[in-house]
Amino acid sequence: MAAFWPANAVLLGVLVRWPTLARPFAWCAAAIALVSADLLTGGTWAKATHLSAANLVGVAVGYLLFMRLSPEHRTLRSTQSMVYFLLIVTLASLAVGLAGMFINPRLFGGTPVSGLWFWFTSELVDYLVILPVVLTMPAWQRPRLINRRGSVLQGLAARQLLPVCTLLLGALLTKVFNGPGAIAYLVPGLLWCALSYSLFATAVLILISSAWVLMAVSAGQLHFGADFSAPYALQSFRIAIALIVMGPLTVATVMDARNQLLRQWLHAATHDPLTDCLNRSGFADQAASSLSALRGTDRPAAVLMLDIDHFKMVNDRHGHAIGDQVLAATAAQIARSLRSTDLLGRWGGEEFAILLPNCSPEEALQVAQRICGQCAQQRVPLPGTDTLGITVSIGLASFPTTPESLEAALAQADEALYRAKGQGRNRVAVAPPP
Ligand SMILES: Nc1nc2c(ncn2[C@@H]2O[C@H](COP(=O)(O)OP(=O)(O)OP(=O)(O)O)[C@@H](O)[C@H]2O)c(=O)[nH]1
Repeated sequence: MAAFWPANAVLLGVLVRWPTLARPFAWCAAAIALVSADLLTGGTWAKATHLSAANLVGVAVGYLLFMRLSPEHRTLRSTQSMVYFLLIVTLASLAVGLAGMFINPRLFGGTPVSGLWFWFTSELVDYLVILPVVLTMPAWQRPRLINRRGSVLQGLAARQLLPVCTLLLGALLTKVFNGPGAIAYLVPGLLWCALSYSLFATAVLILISSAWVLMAVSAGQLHFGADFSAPYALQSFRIAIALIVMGPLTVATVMDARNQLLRQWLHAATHDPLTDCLNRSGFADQAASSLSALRGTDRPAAVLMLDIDHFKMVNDRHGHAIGDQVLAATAAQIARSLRSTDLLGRWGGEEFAILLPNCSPEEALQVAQRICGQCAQQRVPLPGTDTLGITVSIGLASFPTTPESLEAALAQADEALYRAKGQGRNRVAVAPPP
């Protein structure tokens, strides 16, 4: 286990990730667990207490420093996070190294410098390879490995496996051509994984690769042409591992921050900021691709145009801020009546467009009437205790088979909406079949 001691890094990661656990009871439990582990593996009482105290010093330094960072940096979600991460794990490892400087001569008969260097390097590599896994671990979700076709790997394109295959090839080359440079054979695979997979997946692959190398060296299966019994050779090797994993880890962090930015940018480009439903171009694009996917199957579809009645009066009487609240509340109300496959977009002003793919004319009429009724029942709070009610008019164009053109379908629904307004509002008007 001396080759790889995950307890400190796991403990630090858990406390940083879930700070509510960092109560005195948890620290005492961790101390008891560390001492017990040392005693059970044959350590004396003096060794167990000194080693556990040193381990906890590192965890405490790391915890106090990590808690000074924002949650975004703590979970390595920003481009600069790796800089803070490296600084903190270096200082935490240094704290353990200083404890080692004190303990090594007293318990193991070594020199203070070798104690400092040995403990610092071991701790640094353990923190660097284990902590990112705990810090970036996604929130627990019920795994859905088996899909409808019963294949675990369906949807996983073969080319998505290429980065991990390259990593395996690197590991094979390291094993077969076990020379001084062989440790770097893992780097291309790890970098490709960092560019292709999530931050967490990359962190897991880095952990597996590093743990394999460290344990194989300890077991004498890998030697890289080096004499690891020479003074400081093993420590120098551990530092090399720590420095090598920094590269892919930094790339994965930057990629994660970049992907998050791209998602935010895409959302801003396709969504309306007031109602958070699709904007006009976002709706037009997604509705067109949804219809073209449906066209092959020739399933039914329906398009709705919805307009809030006398909305100008709402603005004139209550002001634009209340008008905005009505718009947002109406969009949320409509969204609650739709299925996840339906599309809702703000077409402009107080007008919304809806696409109901795979929906028969009868079902579409029911949906439109339900939306109309629910909007009429909704009350928007006004300052004070008053509330405000609105109604909507809806034009519905239904198609027993997928329509050829979205624009033509929307125009038909718009004509029907015009009739609904003319017939007195707060109603659904159905476009005549084409
Ligand atoms: N508060 C607010 N008002 C908006 C927004 N976009 C458009 N409007 C207002 O919506 C109103 C639309 O008015 P009209 O087109 O005359 O329609 P209407 O009063 O709803 O009447 P009918 O549609 O005939 O029932 C205008 O007063 C616009 O200023 C917005 O984002 N926020």
